[in-house]
Amino acid sequence: MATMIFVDFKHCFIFILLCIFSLLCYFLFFKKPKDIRSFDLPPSPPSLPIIGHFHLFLSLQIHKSLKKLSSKYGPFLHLCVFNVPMVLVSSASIAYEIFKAQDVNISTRNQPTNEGSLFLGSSSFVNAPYGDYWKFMKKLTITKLLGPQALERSRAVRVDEVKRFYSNLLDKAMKQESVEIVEEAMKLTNNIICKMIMGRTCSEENGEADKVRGLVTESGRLVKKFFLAAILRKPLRKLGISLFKKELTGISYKFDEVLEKILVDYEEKVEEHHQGTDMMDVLLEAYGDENPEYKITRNHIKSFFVDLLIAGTDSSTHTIQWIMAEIINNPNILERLREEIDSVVGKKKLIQETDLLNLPYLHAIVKEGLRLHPPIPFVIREFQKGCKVRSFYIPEKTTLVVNGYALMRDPDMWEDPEEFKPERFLASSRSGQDNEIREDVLKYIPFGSGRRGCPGSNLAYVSVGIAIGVMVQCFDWKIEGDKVNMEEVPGAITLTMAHRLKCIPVPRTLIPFT
Ligand code: HEM
Repeated sequence: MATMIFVDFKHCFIFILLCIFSLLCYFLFFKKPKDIRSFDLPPSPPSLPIIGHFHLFLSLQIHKSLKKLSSKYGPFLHLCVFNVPMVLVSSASIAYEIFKAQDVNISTRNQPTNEGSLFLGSSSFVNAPYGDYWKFMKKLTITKLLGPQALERSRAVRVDEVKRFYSNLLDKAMKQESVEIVEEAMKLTNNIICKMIMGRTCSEENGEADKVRGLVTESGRLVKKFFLAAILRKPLRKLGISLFKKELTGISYKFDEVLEKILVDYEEKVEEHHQGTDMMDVLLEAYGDENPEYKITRNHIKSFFVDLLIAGTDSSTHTIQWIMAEIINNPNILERLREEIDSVVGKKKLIQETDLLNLPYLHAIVKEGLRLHPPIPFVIREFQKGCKVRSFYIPEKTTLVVNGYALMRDPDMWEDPEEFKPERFLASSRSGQDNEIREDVLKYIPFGSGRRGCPGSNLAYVSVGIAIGVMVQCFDWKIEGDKVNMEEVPGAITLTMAHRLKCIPVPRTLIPFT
């Protein structure tokens, strides 16, 4: 009798545990948010039990598979990953409506964060919710660092780096060595950003520069995997799982080591170079201020530098590589660009940043490169409040995914969308379309849009434009085989070339150094 009671009790206990577990699963994965059940949501493609549309995000080239999905089911879709609601936008007109009417509502990313980490942590600017901290830093970023006037003030800082870029290429050319474009481009963009934010480049002598570039590359690789983490963040958060925690903490620790040293060095020599103009000066002043507009911490400063190093370096570097590959594969474009540079700049002086304004074809090439190969193909945000878009209701906390890749290759918006045709961005080919409807603006979104759009777009146009300008003005480029292989890295969320572009520079004009 006693044994029977014991067995029943055991079964009962297991039964209760099962019930609790099932309930937990139901609330985590199946229960739809209240809003979703009673409103007209955008159309939804067929889904699978339990996982919903999760399988659609497992493709090796998510930007392409989501583009295909939109071609089949429409440009405005409602998806569910487990029980996490999401809308996928693949048309310029819907993106325009959302950014126009809901800009503040979608100005938070709500990406997964790793508490205390400098990289994608709670002090990050890129990850910060739309609020006082973000507004304070955005104002500083535009007025002191990345806005048009700030860029004009820091122009001299970039001149030396462009010369150094040319001299490194020339050195390789003289030795008839091949160049990995990504490597040289990374040195240029990284040095420019370091100098602009910290007043100096990282030292090549003591390995500091290599360390920072290595960390940026490592972080870039991690960011590539981040899309899934962003999509799955809510169920994972409920289960207490933090993806990539170990990697994030490791990278953050290494960044902290380098940046803390740079900060301390800077503070020690502050009297020497203090002019109050450098971004570092401005941030240290805000940090030490007893009565600041917003009280920032030391972690905010370091985290902000990590954000800028990662957001600014990797994307510009890969853009330079894609564009060079397109130029090498299209000799007519190379010739036309060269003619433009020779006629505006000449062959005796190195192209300067100030020449860029007079080189519309070069600018069109950069724009076209970003259209076909946007390094960040998605804009990911979150609707903070429920709202109506067209005749549909979007519940609060719905993730917004705008597929920029699809928008920028939309055959309804672009002629020959798969072709590399810089002419499309020249004013002369746009005549007759000047009264373009405003929503057309959002058919081109390599830098995102709205108040959370990229604040570095002006700097990116300058760095990419000048790098391409130098390479085309000063060298011919020999590659192995006839054409550069343009395959994309599979499984990556940022668009990068699967095979690094390696080529030998042959000096075309020898520009004297001044
Ligand atoms: C070719 C180069 C670049 C591309 C394609 C690019 C693209 C983007 C995109 C798509 C976003 C997200 C925008 C959105 O959510 O609407 C972004 C955000 C951001 N980018 Fe860039 N970017 C580039 C260069 C830079 C540079 C040079 C910097 C600064 C040094 C920079 C700093 C940032 C920052 C700080 C954010 C976050 C802004 C915020 O959350 O308010 N980017 N970028």
